[in-house]
Amino acid sequence: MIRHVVLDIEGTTSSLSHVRERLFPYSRQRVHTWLRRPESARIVAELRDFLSQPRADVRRLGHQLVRWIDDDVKVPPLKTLQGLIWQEGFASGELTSHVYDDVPAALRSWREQGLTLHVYSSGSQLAQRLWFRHTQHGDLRGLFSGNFDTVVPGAKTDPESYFTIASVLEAEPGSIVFLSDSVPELDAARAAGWWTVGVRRDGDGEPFDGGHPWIAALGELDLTTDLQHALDQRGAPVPSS
Ligand SMILES: CSCCC(=O)C(=O)COP(=O)(O)O
Ligand SMILES: [Mg+2]
Repeated sequence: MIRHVVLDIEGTTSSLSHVRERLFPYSRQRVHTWLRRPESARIVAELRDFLSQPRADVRRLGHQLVRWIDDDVKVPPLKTLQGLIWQEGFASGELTSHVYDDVPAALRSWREQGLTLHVYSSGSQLAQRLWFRHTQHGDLRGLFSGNFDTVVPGAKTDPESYFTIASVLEAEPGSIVFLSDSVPELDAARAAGWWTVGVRRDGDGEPFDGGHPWIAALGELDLTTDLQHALDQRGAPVPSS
């Protein structure tokens, strides 16, 4: 029986293009200045460590960050820095978030059924909280019981991350369902014994398969009946270890 829902953000609860066309450029324009701020010292150290370049100068690190933003590479120090940069954008009103219209009702209904909701996104936990605070549907943070990112528990494509989340939730892997637009992420969750549902929003390209059931909006998912039935047809998930 499913007791926990874990949700991706970009491409799942929220518009992929809003993230890529508004948030990413906002951080891209500001990374060079931000790296020179005193509060970025720890991120600079993490970047040098990540790149195994202990003496890399800040200008070079800035160029690397811009390349990662352009290629949408989910590197933890970049994601941490983006969260700090976006914090200013949300505070000034220059940035807003986006949550699809079907999402608040679906989340509320799952909560009313007694399920717990968590976010697992490559955006930092700070970025996630800002995101759900500033939606066009109001502040949705109260619907979630917690947040996970690429720092804790780690990469979304690593099954180990999903084992870690299950242990933090003190839940059986088979009691958790993960919703994401990314097949490698869904594969990793399934390898850890979770249920998986792919989300493919209109305009985000052709649906994939990868052996996962797919939906176009969260309202399509009835976690008490439909999903359980659809997933039962697929067979029970098999933990990889
Ligand atoms: C609102 S969090 C910022 C989005 C972001 O930086 C990102 O990389 C989204 O990745 P996701 O794992 O949610 O697809
Ligand atoms: Mg995503």
